[in-house]
Amino acid sequence: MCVISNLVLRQLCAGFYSTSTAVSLSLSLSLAGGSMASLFFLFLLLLPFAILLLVLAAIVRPRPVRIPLKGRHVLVTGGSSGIGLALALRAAAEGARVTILARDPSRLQDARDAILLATGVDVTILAADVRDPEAVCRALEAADPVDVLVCNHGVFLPQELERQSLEEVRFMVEVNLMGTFHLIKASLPTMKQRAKESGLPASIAIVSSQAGQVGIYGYTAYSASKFGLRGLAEALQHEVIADNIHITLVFPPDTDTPGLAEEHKRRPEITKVIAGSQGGMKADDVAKKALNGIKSGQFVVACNFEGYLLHVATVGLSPQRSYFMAFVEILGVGFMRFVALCYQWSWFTSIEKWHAKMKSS
Ligand SMILES: NC(=O)C1=CN([C@@H]2O[C@H](COP(=O)(O)OP(=O)(O)OC[C@H]3O[C@@H](n4cnc5c(N)ncnc54)[C@H](OP(=O)(O)O)[C@@H]3O)[C@@H](O)[C@H]2O)C=CC1
Ligand SMILES: CCCCCCCCCCCCCCCC(=O)[C@@H](N)CO
Repeated sequence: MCVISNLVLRQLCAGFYSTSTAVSLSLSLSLAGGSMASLFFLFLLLLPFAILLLVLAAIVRPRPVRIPLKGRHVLVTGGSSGIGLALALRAAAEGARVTILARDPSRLQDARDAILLATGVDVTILAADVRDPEAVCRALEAADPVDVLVCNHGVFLPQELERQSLEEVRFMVEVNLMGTFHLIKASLPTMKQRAKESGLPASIAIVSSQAGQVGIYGYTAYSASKFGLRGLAEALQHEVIADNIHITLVFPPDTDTPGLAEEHKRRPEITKVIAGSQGGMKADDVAKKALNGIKSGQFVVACNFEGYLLHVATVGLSPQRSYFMAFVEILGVGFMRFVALCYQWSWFTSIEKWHAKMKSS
């Protein structure tokens, strides 16, 4: 699906260029009638795009980077289940030394056994609750210095704010947002030192959600906790770039995991309609996207076709290392605003219809 969406986007771009080329050709042929003249018109038409690409190649920051995984220490939080487990497994298969962190020791042990069976790699397990800063510090002190920190832990309890208890709101904000602060604060000093000593780039990856790019019915608290991660990531990238640390933000759609199975038991009807409209991704496909994004230092990792649309629609002032992606963003932003308004139209229509149905029954 991700490959297809990638292809579709490329096709769209290619289509755009071939159409503009064809238009320019026919125009110039009919106007000038000569091949030299038509070539000249074609040149004039493409010149602004070429200049834009050149300017972007000169100005995009941070500069492109490759982050090696082989032999390096990757710590994955929430590594005992779902996306985190798939990430840990892939990192181990790629030759990284892997540590997984979560609360429940028996689930951690099961994950360790599963990774050993699948890859022959024995991962280290750390039991800690990310809500507790001291416990996080203790756990990290017991582990080797980290080269790649993947903050993937997360909890999601969808419900309308009016019906949701403040305890649940606080729970999501404390695990998803504060937990990430605790982990980054605890690992930064040694990460910095290690990146300096080894001369190799380090990475902090944060798993947000598409609900961290757009607010959706039933996700007031969850979306708030995930939107917060974006501000954290953007500002932190400024602060740690000089230490050769690179931030990656992953925005998965619904993904088949034990967590999602639990969520389905309590998802409001409208949340199902909106969030479930794309169909779920496999945890391993999300992990693959995320790991590729980490290795190439991508600031934002979109996981499926809708993810790419969402990325362009919500790109804002995010850093971008690829001048080609920056080019696509510039050409796409206006049109994606229109697509976004179409989505909002359809979502508000569903909500309206649902209210009407509730009233009449
Ligand atoms: N699945 C989906 O549809 C989507 C998920 N995401 C995000 O991806 C991430 C992973 O989700 P998914 O794989 O589905 O989740 P799962 O519920 O399957 O796994 C969550 C993991 O996080 C750990 N965890 C939860 N709370 C804490 C805590 N307080 N301290 C330490 N570890 C904790 C869990 O272990 P334990 O309970 O033992 O602590 C478990 O290992 C989350 O951040 C989620 O928000 C984003 C978009 C979609
Ligand atoms: C401009 C174009 C817009 C394009 C498409 C938009 C589609 C948005 C759907 C958002 C779905 C959010 C799923 C969150 C899943 C999640 O995080 C959990 N399963 C955990 O709760």
